[in-house]
Amino acid sequence: MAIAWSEKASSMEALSLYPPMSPPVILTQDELKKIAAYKAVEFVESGMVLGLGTGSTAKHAVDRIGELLRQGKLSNIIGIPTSKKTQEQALSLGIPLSDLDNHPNIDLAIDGADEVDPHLNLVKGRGGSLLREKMVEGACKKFVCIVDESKLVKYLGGSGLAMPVEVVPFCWKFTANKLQNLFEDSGCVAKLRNDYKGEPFVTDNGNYIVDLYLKKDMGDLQVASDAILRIAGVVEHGMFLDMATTAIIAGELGITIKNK
Ligand SMILES: O=C(CO)[C@H](O)[C@H](O)COP(=O)(O)O
Repeated sequence: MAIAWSEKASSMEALSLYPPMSPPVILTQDELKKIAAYKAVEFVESGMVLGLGTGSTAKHAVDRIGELLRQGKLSNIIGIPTSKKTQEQALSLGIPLSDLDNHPNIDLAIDGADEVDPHLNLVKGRGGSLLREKMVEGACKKFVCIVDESKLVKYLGGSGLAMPVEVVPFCWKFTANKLQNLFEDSGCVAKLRNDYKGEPFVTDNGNYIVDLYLKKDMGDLQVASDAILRIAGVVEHGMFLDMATTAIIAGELGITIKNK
């Protein structure tokens, strides 16, 4: 995806390019992700316990936090990673880490999303880390969601892409069928997610992911969420309802910050 911005600039400079000036320039989706991520890191203060998200957008935020620590512009940060991958990244950057057992109250989490609806409800987990993300982001005072504008949808599932559900491997087909039947009226197709070798994708928690593809909205999201969680075999789903306190959206006209 390419987006016109006012002039070619580094991502940090681009933060100050609103309102746009001419001539327009094209920023890539990854540059937009970086802009949203850097903007979110402006909310980070020394001494904070931080939830560290997972995915290509959150990666930029973690890199930036590492950079500011190295430069001495931030100190006494404790990071709570939402995946093994983010844990590795944070360790390589020298970010001190802990976990929810030792730090059950988190000041701020910064993470990407696959879909953001007008009420800041999210779909997450296309990267496969939805369970740890939901645990960490559920323990935060503030959860800043960072996206490029391609992630905005009218309703959850509206992108036509996957709505992930983490399930136990035991008889996953049984669980997948239950999920598909639950959303039959929305034209739901449930598929097991495979890795690049064609083997079932295994989450950090040793589970599988069943991706739901929907043709229509799911109706009342809270009702849908409760119904999914009542299926034995389901561990967690990727709908993050009423969890994000802020969304930072980088797009064609600059940055939009939406608060709950
Ligand atoms: O939920 C996630 C991982 O489980 C990611 O935040 C989500 O998939 C967005 O990823 P990206 O920033 O790479 O577009």
